[in-house]
Amino acid sequence: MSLTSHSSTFLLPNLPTDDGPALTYALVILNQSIPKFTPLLWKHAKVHICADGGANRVFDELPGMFPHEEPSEIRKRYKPYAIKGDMDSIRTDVLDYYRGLGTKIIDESQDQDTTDLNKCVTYIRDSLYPEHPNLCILVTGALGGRFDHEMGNINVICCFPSMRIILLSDDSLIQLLPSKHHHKIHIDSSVEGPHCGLIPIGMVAGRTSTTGLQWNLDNTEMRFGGLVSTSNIVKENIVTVQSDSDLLWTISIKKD
Ligand SMILES: Nc1ncnc2c1ncn2[C@@H]1O[C@H](COP(=O)(O)OP(=O)(O)OP(=O)(O)O)[C@@H](O)[C@H]1O
Ligand SMILES: Cc1ncc(C[n+]2csc(CCO)c2C)c(N)n1
Repeated sequence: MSLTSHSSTFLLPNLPTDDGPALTYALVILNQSIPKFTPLLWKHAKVHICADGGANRVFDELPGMFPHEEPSEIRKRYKPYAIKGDMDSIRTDVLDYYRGLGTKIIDESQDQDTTDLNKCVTYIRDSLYPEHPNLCILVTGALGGRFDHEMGNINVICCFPSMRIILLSDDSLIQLLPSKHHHKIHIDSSVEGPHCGLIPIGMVAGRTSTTGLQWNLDNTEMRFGGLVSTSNIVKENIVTVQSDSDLLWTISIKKD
């Protein structure tokens, strides 16, 4: 069984250079309050995509993060490469503004069966980075807010189990740990933890084993309606997880 490593170094000011094969980051901004560390993610990402109304958030909220600079300068510096979605939430003034700056506008209003996040992930995978094994998609504004949207966002990471996709809010991150790998999660306690969880999704997880947690699992069954590992605590710098089912890994993000 192959071992996959994970780390949240994208939350650090500088990406490490000696940390195994470098990941290529793509940033997707959803239509929710932009987390405070968004400028950092933007710096680390090679491409920046807004999901429909996510463009309103970049336009409205990013200038406020740089109170001593001109809003127009900030808006030009933080120009999305593309805006994709069903375009029912982006404001006309925002659409016109970014179109004028040269942002690609991809209107998929005909598709009312997949979410804007799904459309953005498909675009990044198929049109921007086909067959890129070291791609990692960071998604801001994915958690908190409307529960149907949150579940839709979690469903997207389950729709693309072979892709690295990380859902972020100011408070926590979520990613999928596919069962076909064993997982080694490097914890950077300066930016994340100690609260964490391992959550089965969609089915019973028959056997899961972990190390590095306060309440480790030892070939333990988890299911909704029974045991689900929430309010767990990271105890070591490395957490390992192996399971016969795909699991969600979540860890708290520290406020500085
Ligand atoms: N309150 C929220 N909580 C979590 N994610 C959200 C929230 N609002 C929007 N999103 C995410 O941002 C994406 C773009 O938001 P937008 O408001 O443009 O969606 P939408 O398709 O118009 O949604 P709806 O028509 O259901 O209101 C959504 O697909 C969703 O992934
Ligand atoms: C069974 C079912 N439930 C809900 C929707 C609605 N829906 C799901 S994704 C989406 C696009 C949002 O931008 C919309 C409108 C559907 N099509 N099918």
